[in-house]
Amino acid sequence: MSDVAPVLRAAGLTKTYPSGDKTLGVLSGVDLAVAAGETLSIRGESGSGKSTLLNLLAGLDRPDAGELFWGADAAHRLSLGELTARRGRFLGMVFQAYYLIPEIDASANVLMAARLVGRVGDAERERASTLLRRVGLGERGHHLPSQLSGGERQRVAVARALMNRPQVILADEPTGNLDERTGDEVISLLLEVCAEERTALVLVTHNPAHAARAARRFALHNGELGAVA
Ligand SMILES: Nc1ncnc2c1ncn2[C@@H]1O[C@H](COP(=O)(O)OP(=O)(O)OP(=O)(O)O)[C@@H](O)[C@H]1O
Repeated sequence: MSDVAPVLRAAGLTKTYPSGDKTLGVLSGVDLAVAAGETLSIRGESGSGKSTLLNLLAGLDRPDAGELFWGADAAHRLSLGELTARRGRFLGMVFQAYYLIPEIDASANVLMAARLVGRVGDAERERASTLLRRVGLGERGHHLPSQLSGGERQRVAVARALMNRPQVILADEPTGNLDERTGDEVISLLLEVCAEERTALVLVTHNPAHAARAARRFALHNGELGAVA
């Protein structure tokens, strides 16, 4: 971590789920601070709580206890409605399953991020086409997701995640549906564009080689997040 104030900070995040008449402890006091433009990876066995942690950081779910700061904002004090209103500008997300809207083309999918937070004008259209060119899909903006390969769909999702110039991108197994070479290319692209845009990246991955490419590396084990070499 640098001296710069973190763009994303979590302290003591704790999460349990009800499991029959018992309680399943998933996260037991996770601390994390991400600086502007920093890249960070999180590994962990299946079921260790990686997606749970990412969902808490994204404000998609609530911790049982702990604090979450989006920049200087105490996100843990915001309602789910307020979190939704702010999320679209503060962070971008990339998921294993792409989650593109099938009925609209690649360009409209990227622009959807802007549409959700405000009006779409020339500046937004220009940004979307610049991003599509940047991810290597300058000629594919009018193609529907079904007309794109998995790797191309994930590139659209990367462009969409960056559309509103977020402070942070949270990526949950972004290569999980891709073959090895395509996955490597998507990770390279993600790292490059985040560096260019000075967007921090939190990458959850099973892939040790991908995890190793982040500047700081962590693993979740027994509900705790620890630094790894
Ligand atoms: N809504 C829920 N209700 C009850 N249990 C849940 C819920 N969501 C997740 N869990 C449980 O919490 C634990 C952590 O799940 P999570 O999806 O965060 O793990 P993960 O590390 O992302 O796993 P994977 O690598 O397989 O995606 C698992 O045991 C899971 O079954």
